[in-house]
Amino acid sequence: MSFKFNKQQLEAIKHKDGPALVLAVPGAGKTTVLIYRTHNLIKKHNINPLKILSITFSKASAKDMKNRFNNTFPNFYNIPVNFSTIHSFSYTILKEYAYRNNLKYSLIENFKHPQHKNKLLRKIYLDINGEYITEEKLETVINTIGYIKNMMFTIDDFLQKYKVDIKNFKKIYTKYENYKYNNFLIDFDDMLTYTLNILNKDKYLLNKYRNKFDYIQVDEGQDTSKIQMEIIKTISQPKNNLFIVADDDQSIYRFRGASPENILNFKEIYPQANIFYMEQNFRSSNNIVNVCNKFIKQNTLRYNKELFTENKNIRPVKIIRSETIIDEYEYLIEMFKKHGDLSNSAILYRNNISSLGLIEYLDRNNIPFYIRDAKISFANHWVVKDILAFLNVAYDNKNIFEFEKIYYKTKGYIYKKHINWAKTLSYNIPIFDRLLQYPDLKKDYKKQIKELKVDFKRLSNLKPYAAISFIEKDLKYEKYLKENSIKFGYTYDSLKIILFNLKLIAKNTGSIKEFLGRLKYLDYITYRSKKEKNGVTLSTIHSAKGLEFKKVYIIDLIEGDFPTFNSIEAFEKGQINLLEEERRLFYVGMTRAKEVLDLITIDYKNESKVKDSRFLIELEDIFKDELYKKSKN
Ligand SMILES: Nc1ncnc2c1ncn2[C@@H]1O[C@H](COP(=O)(O)OP(=O)(O)OP(=O)(O)O)[C@@H](O)[C@H]1O
Repeated sequence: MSFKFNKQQLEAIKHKDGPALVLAVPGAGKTTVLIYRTHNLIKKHNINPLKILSITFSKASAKDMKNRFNNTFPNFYNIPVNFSTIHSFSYTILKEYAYRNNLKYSLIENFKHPQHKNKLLRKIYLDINGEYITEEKLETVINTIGYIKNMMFTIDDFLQKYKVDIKNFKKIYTKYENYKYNNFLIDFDDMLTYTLNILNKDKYLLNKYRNKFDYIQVDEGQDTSKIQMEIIKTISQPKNNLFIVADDDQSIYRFRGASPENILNFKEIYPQANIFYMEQNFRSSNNIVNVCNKFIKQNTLRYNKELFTENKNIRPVKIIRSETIIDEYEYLIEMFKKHGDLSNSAILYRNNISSLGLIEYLDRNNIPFYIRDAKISFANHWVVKDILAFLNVAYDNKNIFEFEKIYYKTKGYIYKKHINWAKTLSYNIPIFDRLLQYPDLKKDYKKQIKELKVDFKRLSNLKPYAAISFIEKDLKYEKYLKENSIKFGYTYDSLKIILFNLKLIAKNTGSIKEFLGRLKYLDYITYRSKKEKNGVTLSTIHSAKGLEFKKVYIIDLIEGDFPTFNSIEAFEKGQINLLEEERRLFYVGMTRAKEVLDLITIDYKNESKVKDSRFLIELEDIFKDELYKKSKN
């Protein structure tokens, strides 16, 4: 495959020595240019491939880029071209340093590690705050620590500038850092801080790695953080053969410390740098390019670029309004059944949770899929585990250990003392009968326990869907979630959606046994889907960065989800950064499409009426005639 490159692309590909920045729009061929330039350096300038280091954003993109290189230049298949992430590159240096100094660091990012980062932070949080940390708060803690390290802040500098909504954050941060330091443990962020320190103090390693690479290339430069950029700059000196491709409009990791300022200040850092602008999009139809160009211009914190294409109009961008989520799935399934083309199609979403019900529906309709970032284990979610505990008690009314998980999440005021007491009685007696024997029980209390006994008996006779609804409403589990979600750091909505998806799955099963089997199976196919080559791609937009598909369907486009409530709230208080990041994310999603782009919204989520994403409303305003609107109802 060979292209007719445009002038800007050719200049960038031919660039050999000295610093250069390619600032470009989506689909302008940034990655393509990187691949061809690598080839050019090797073929035309006889550069040893081992002397070229290409840094990509993630492992997946390193792999994608290697594949793209191999497919474009099959004759180079055996040539060791080095595509690496900044983390794995840093880790090599760190390991070498450790070896030379007889040190042994242990990486705590693998879930199997006995002191896995999450586990450690959970414990530290509990020790300091005397309460368990929720998943959402844990994510905030991890992101904030990452942000501090990536932006090269000290904890005090950081706290002077920003507010964190975590009790005793400074103590947690300090304890975590000290613990790791004293025990030779490192996380991903430490890989970067340690590496930069090593390069600053170990002249041998500094010179070794400076000599090892003559040419350094960076893809997705807009998402490199301050510390990553420092490492890259340090290694590329004094030759400064540094070639970076970037698009500030696609910067979507600022919350984790990505800082496109590095890129935007490139000329100040390297006054001799060549800057190449590439504004022609080769990927998408004219319809899609027009929509995307006008959409991104609403952001203010950006380099003004003009996205254009010479590609033809193919099909207007569509806005699809579905009433319920099931209508949304059915629309997608209808498209796939009618048009096939699965491996050229992608369903993209803002939040991973959107994939749950989708997987159920695609599988039921025999539509193969590939999940790019299959992180969620649905069956392991604590709400799902609660529901399973309710069912287990219904089926085995002597199982006090399961009841112990939920007694305070249902009706009837049962306390720990009752449970402890019941545990002292024979395990052959049903739990509720044991509870009824508690000394001096009041009449009302007895009545409640008797009622619970009847309810659990009733539960054991219900079909899966009715059983979950019964737990939710009659056994008051919904009330429990509603009253406690905020305390645990969740929105009620985010928990209700788990129940909603669970019911969606339950609806299609006839017995509890079948339902439980189905949950396990869905986890299994989620995991297995990584190997699926011919399926439709399911991905968060974050993970779809850099990819392209003939057909893209972006789903669940509702206000509060996309853009998020947080970003809307901040915007209403006059802070535009978060909302602008949401817009960039939306833009990254739309610009993945070559020919077909459907933006899909729903009227009801979790059985409640929801509003369309403001981005859709805005698009409708800008493109009154150009968009194709379809309402299913
Ligand atoms: N000169 C060209 N002529 C035709 N097609 C091209 C040309 N340059 C690149 N392309 C094609 O355009 C598409 C986009 O290229 P590429 O993925 O390299 O862009 P990108 O700038 O890295 O995109 P993004 O930043 O949006 O991920 C690819 O399908 C690529 O093969």
